[in-house]
Amino acid sequence: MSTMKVCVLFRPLSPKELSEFGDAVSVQGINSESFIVKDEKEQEFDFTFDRVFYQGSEQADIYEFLALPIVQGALDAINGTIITYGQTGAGKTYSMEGPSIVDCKCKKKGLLQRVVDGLFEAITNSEKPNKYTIKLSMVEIYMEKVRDLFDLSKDNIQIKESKVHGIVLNGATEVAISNSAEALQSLSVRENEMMCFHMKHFIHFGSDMAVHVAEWDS
Ligand SMILES: Nc1ncnc2c1ncn2[C@@H]1O[C@H](COP(=O)(O)OP(=O)(O)OP(=O)(O)O)[C@@H](O)[C@H]1O
Repeated sequence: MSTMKVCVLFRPLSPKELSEFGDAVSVQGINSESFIVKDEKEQEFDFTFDRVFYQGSEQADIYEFLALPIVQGALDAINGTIITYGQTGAGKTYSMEGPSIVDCKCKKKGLLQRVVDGLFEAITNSEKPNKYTIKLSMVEIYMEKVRDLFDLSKDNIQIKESKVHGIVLNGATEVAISNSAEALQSLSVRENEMMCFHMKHFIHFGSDMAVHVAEWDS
């Protein structure tokens, strides 16, 4: 089985897009893995992914398919990463955070909140909850340098590969967190320190149960 899953999400068209291109957007779903796009010359292109999330898909379904296996793997010290990728306005922030990191209605919660909740829930339900600690790092890759958003004096963190821990952010601040609310509050405050406006996002689970949340400019 592949260790990587690639999914695509169609977000709803904005009112502006609907009025400008509504009729010209031609996507025909085949099934939950494939769809056809027709261009302006009526030429058809078909695409296949591990899963296609069509317009109206629930954030919960995306979490369950994409992120839950990674959360469960993290308890067995399996590294995992979730990346959103797309052009500006594609829906990366919404997919990761929903309308807001904190203070967000349950149904619209993004992957970030669900992953943090999922980790704490999985630990609580595990046989030895005391053997785990969750640490949070948050960095931004800006102008090809990695900045530590918990300690802005660290503005050139080196990315290293260790045999034991895999990819590590050498010297990045790690903050121990004890519950979801604390983690999300911390993430939402640190987000204000970011310098770039156009970002892609990833969440990385290290084998030491660190959750690294990083963003970089496109
Ligand atoms: N699944 C969705 N359901 C409803 N609205 C969505 C969805 N995804 C995105 N949107 C809306 O589309 C707009 C653009 O989304 P978003 O800000 O997440 O894009 P982005 O890829 O992060 O853009 P940028 O790279 O410019 O930061 C926002 O108004 C957001 O609320």
